[in-house]
Amino acid sequence: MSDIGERVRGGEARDVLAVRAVGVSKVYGHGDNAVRALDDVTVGFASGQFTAVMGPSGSGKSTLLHCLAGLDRMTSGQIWIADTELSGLSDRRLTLLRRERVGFVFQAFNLIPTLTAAENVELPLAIAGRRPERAWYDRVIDAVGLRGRLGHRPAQLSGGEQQRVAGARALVSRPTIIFADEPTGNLDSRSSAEMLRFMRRSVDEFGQTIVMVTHDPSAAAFSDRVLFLADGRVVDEMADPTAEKVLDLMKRLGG
Ligand SMILES: Nc1ncnc2c1ncn2[C@@H]1O[C@H](COP(=O)(O)OP(=O)(O)OP(=O)(O)O)[C@@H](O)[C@H]1O
Repeated sequence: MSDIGERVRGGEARDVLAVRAVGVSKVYGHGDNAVRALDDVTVGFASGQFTAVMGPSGSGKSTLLHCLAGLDRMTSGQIWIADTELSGLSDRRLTLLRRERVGFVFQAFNLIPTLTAAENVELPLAIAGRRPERAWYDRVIDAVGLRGRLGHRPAQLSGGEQQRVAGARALVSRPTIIFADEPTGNLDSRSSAEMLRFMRRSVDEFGQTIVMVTHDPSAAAFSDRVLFLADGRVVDEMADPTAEKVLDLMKRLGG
């Protein structure tokens, strides 16, 4: 078992890990058509850390993110978000947990076109019957650099601005963890850099925990740690990545 396996399984892990997965497998389909998208994955995500998940197409990155976030059910294993274990939850409890604890940023920005930027940011809280805490809301809006755009609808915003609205929407409810699935995949390099700086800042200044799937070594370089997946398994990890080191490891892993 790896060090991380021991740490994740150990009791003290609960205090430092925002989210942990132990022995998680996910099989799609049955019989001859079965695909083992995740194969006995044990991994932990420390509070206040920014993790990038990389690996070749089909290696299981999105499946891992969806299982960790409670968007998809694992076939076997256990996942904890803070101290709540997901596999035992009903669909309703899982939905509530996601609403309370998890933020999402997707490649397609997933904003509501008829709502303003401000209304989009406040929507998850409104659904949960909560109001934004004003001082925190102001800090998030300033961090994301959208103060002058709050009354605009998504169609009146650039792709980069729309994604930062999505980032603010994820952050404003102070979730235990934010999952970002290729958040810069639809952005030009300047907007990507702005989004990544915003994510970095939310980790450094607000202590946010973020897990981001990316194919881009220069995006991964904004993280604290990179996990490498292949064939549904975690095959390597790197602390304090640079784009060059990530690219080197990708070449060595044959990704
Ligand atoms: N709903 C599904 N039904 C059947 N097979 C699926 C489903 N979703 C994913 N898979 C399969 O599971 C494996 C892992 O897919 P996943 O999307 O997690 O990979 P990925 O690393 O995110 O890939 P990409 O980089 O191309 O997005 C692949 O073989 C994929 O075809």
